[in-house]
Amino acid sequence: MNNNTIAVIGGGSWATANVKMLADNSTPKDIYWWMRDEQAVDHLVRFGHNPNYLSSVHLNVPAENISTDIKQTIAKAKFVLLNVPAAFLKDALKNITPEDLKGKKIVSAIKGIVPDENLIIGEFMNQRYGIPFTDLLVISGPCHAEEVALEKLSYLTIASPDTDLAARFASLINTRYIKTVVSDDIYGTEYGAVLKNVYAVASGICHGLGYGDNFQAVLISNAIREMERFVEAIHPIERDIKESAYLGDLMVTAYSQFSRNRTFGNMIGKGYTVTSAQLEMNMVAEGYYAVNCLQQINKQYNVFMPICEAVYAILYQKRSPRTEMKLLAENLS
Ligand SMILES: NC(=O)c1ccc[n+]([C@@H]2O[C@H](COP(=O)([O-])OP(=O)(O)OC[C@H]3O[C@@H](n4cnc5c(N)ncnc54)[C@H](O)[C@@H]3O)[C@@H](O)[C@H]2O)c1
Ligand SMILES: O=P(O)(O)OC[C@H](O)CO
Repeated sequence: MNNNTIAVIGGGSWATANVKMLADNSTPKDIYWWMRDEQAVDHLVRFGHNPNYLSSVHLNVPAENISTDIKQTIAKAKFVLLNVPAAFLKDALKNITPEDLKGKKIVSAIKGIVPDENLIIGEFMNQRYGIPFTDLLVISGPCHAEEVALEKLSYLTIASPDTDLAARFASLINTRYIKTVVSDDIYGTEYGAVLKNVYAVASGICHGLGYGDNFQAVLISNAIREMERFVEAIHPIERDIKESAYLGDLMVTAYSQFSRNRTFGNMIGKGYTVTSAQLEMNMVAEGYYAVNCLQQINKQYNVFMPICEAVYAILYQKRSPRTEMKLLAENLS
């Protein structure tokens, strides 16, 4: 099998953006693409673009490489790039066995926690499928699929305990508009990405409630300190929380018009219920699922996390967004 063979798993905006980066990168490679939606596959094969996400992007993938058969798609590739929201990962992989993934390099582009298991993707793939940590990679950083579609200059962090492997994968997605940074902090990179989604929900709630830029800046300043406390408790290594994979990702998601999590939070702040906000979006706000998992995980660590707790109280305990944010504001500095 050619070493530069990649199976992209997922049919949403980020999977579509990842396919574009891989296809635009000049290193020869074979891209295989799995998505569950048969109509989307038919449309892609006929017209060369995803009808549901980033539909203006032409995707240069041979028709025979796009499939709804996940087992076959994975069998053909050395790298398996996971890109379905964490809440649906178990379902997407339900027919996949550890044998199917033996010897593969697993790249997670997911920024979420597997519900019920309360595991980040790397841990889940290690525990459920026996993937060694040295075969795990994470793609993260401040990067919205919508800006990839527009070829706006963006930076991605590729993290793996095997930094040579991370560099090798980075060489498959670098383009004129994508720069890459290599890191060995797989835990911090994954947890940082999960947490920033929750902070973006908080940012959206505050915006929906009418708080201004001054307060948002204080919220985000407190959010990065909360993130630092948590990742330090989970995986204490030397890291600079101001790097793009942590602070950069938090900022893009908390301030951007493209952010799913901020949009979701904004609706909650404006008075939508969780269900109605979710129905309104054709996209998934990972922060909604993640805050519930984080609440469970933090029982073990007892980190002071007032922002996560406020978001949890609003989304899962039906507390008033206005009251919770007022209480939170008293805890910020
Ligand atoms: N969109 C981005 O800019 C971006 C950037 C970096 C990372 N990510 C991460 O990529 C992952 C995928 O998110 P996305 O933004 O591509 O998603 P999206 O919101 O664009 O699309 C939703 C995806 O969820 C799938 N889905 C919805 N309901 C489902 C169900 N019941 N069962 C199975 N699948 C279902 C859809 O098919 C689609 O693939 C997330 O972890 C996200 O945090 C996204
Ligand atoms: O900003 P969101 O909520 O759409 O999340 C997308 C990415 O994680 C941004 O890097």
